[in-house]
Amino acid sequence: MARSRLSSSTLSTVCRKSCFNKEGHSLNKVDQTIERIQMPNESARQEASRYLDTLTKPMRSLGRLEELAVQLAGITGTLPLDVMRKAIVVMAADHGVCKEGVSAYPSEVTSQMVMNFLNGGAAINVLARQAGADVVCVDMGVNADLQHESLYVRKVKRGTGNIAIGEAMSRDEAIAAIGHGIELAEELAEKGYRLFATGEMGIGNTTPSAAMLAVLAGIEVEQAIGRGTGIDDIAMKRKRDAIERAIAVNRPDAEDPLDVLSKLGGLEIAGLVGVILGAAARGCPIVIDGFIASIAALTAARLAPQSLSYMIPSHVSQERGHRLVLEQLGLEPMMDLKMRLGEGTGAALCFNLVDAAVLIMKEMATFEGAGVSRE
Ligand SMILES: O=C(O)c1ccc[n+]([C@@H]2O[C@H](COP(=O)([O-])O)[C@@H](O)[C@H]2O)c1
Ligand SMILES: Cc1cc2nc[nH]c2cc1C
Repeated sequence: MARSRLSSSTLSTVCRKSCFNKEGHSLNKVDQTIERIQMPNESARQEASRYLDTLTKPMRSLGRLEELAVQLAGITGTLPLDVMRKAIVVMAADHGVCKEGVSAYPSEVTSQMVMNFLNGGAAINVLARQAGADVVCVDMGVNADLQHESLYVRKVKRGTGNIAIGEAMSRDEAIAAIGHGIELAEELAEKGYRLFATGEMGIGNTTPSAAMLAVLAGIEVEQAIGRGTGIDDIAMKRKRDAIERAIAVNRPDAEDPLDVLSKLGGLEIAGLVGVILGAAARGCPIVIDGFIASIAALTAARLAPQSLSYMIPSHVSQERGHRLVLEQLGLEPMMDLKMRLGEGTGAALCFNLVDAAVLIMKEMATFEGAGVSRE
C-alpha cells in the first residue's frame, strides 16, 4: 500500500534547528533519518477500523486493543496484520552525577547488570522469553571494559560527566550516540525484526531524565523528580540540588532538544533516541518502556514529531515524573502495573498486547462468517 510522505516543510523548526551542529554542519545521519519518517497510512487505518467492526463483538468492545490494531495497520501499511519478530534494545551507560549521591545503589551495578542480561538471568530476560522476544544488549557508555559475544559495544565514552558541574557530553558525542542507535535499528530491521522496544540500564539515570523533563516541559524540578531505585528523603534533597545546579550551570536551551540531551542527558538515553528514530524511519512500531525510555521518546518526538505515530506507550511507571512525560507526549499508557524497574520490562509485557491485537485481526470470525446476528 502506498504511504503518504510528510514533506520536509512540515518538520518543526525545533527539528531544523537541532539538525545542525555548532559549526553549521548538517547532521546527515540524524537529519536523513528524520526526513525518512513517514506519516501512517490513513487508508490502512480506516480499512482496519472497518474490518474490526465486522468481527463478532459489540462495536469497539475490545477498547485499546482495537486502537492498537488500527495503529499497527497504519504503521505497517498492511492488512491482514501478522505477528512480528521482536527485539528489546537494552542500552546501558554510567552517569557522572552518581558522585552527588543520587541513587540507592553504587555505579558498579550498571556493568554487573549488563553481565546479568547477557547471562539471561535478569527480569528482562524472563519477560522477553515469555513474550517471544530477543534481548539486544548495548554498551553505550558503561564505565568498564565489558566483553561478551552477544554484547553490542557502541561505547561513546566511559560514562557521562557530572551534570551538577558541567555538561553530560558534547553535542558531537550526543549525535554519535544517536547515530549508533539509528544504525542498530537499521541492522536489526535488516535481520528481520519488525517490532522494537526500548530498554535501559544505568545507575543514576533517573536524575538526568528528571533534569531533561524539567527543562523540556518547563516545570519545577520538584515535580520532575522521583525516588528511582528507592532513595530516602535525604538523597531526594541531594537529587533536587544536583538537578538545580545542573540547569543553572549548563543553561540548556529548552527549544533545542539536542542541547538539552547533551548537557543534561545520558548516553543510553541518546542511543535510545536513535533507536526510536531509526525504527520509525524503517516503518516499525516501537514500544516505549518506563520513565527513562519515555524521556528518550520525548526527545525523539521534539526532533521528529511524526515519530510519535510509531510509539506504543507500554505502561506508566511508579517514578513520579513519568505521567508528566506521557502527558507531554500526549500518549496514554496501555498498563499501570506499579512497576519501576526499567530494563524494558514494561515494554516486554506490552509485546503480549501487541500480539493480541494482531491475532484479534487475524483469527476472529466475522458476524457473517460465524452466522451471528448483528441486530
Ligand atoms: O523505567 C523506569 O520507570 C525506572 C524507574 C526507576 C528506576 N529505574 C531503573 O533504575 C535505575 C535508575 O535509578 P536511580 O535511582 O539509580 O536513578 C536504572 O537502571 C533504571 O533502569 C527505572
Ligand atoms: C539490581 C538492579 C537492577 C536494575 N535494573 C534496572 N535498574 C536496576 C537497578 C538495580 C539496583
